[in-house]
Amino acid sequence: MDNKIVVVPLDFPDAASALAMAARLDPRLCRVKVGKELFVAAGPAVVEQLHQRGFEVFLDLKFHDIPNTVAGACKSAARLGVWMMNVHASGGEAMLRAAREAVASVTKPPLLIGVTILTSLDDESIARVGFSGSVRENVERLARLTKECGLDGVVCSAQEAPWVRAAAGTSFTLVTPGIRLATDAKGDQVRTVTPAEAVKLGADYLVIGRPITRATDPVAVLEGIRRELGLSQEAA
Ligand SMILES: O=C(O)c1cc(=O)[nH]c(=O)n1[C@@H]1O[C@H](COP(=O)(O)O)[C@@H](O)[C@H]1O
Repeated sequence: MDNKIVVVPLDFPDAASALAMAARLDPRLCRVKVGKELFVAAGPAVVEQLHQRGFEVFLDLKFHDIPNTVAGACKSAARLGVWMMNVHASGGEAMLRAAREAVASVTKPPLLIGVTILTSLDDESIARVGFSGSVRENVERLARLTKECGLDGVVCSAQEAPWVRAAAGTSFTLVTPGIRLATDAKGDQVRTVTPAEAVKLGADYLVIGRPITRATDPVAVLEGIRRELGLSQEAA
C-alpha cells in the first residue's frame, strides 16, 4: 500500500484557507487535490505553493470538451508538474487519446486518470441523463475505454473497484472518492465506502475530503484513518 494513499482535497474558496489546511498536513503522509473551487479562485500559483511545501498534487479539473481543447488544457496542466490529473472518460475515445498524447509531451508526465461515473450519481440519476444500464456496467465500460486509450487509471467508487480491476488489470490505478466513515455525513455523495473497505475492494488511492477538512481536528481524523489501514504515523 502506498504510504500516501490518502489524497486530501483542498476544496476551499481561496489560497489562504487551502494553505492553512495544508500547513496542518504532512506531505510525507498524504497527497492533496486541487479542484475547481480552489483553482478557479487561486490558479496555478496555489499549485506551485503546494509544491514548494513538498506536496504532490492531484489537479482535479475533470476536462470534458472537444479533443483539441482538452489536449491544450491537458498540456497546460501537465506543465504545472502535478502528480496526477483527470479528464471525463465520457468525453469519448478521440478526446481521451488526444489527452494522453498531450500529457505525454511533457518531460515528467502526470498520471492521467479518466473519471467514469461521479460518486454522487446512482442508477436512477444516470438513467435520467440517458445512460443505459447500471452504474456498475457504465463504470466498467468507461474503464475499458480509458484503458484502451492508454490512460493510467480511473476515478470510480470503491464499490465498483473489483469489476474495474477484473476488466482493466492490476497495473491500472483506481482512485476512489466518496469515502466515508460509518459516522460521517454522506452529504452529496451517494456511492460511499469506508476507507478500510475501499482498500479491501482494490482502491489504490482514497480521496477523503470533508470527513478530514471539516473536522475539528483534521490531523486526528487522518491519523485514525491511517491507523485503521495499518499505516504508521511516521513518514516512510
Ligand atoms: O474526480 C474526483 O476527485 C471526484 C470524482 C467523483 O466521482 N466524486 C468526487 O467526489 N470527486 C471529488 O472528490 C472529492 C470528495 O470530497 P468529499 O465528498 O468532501 O470527501 C471532491 O473534491 C470531489 O470533487
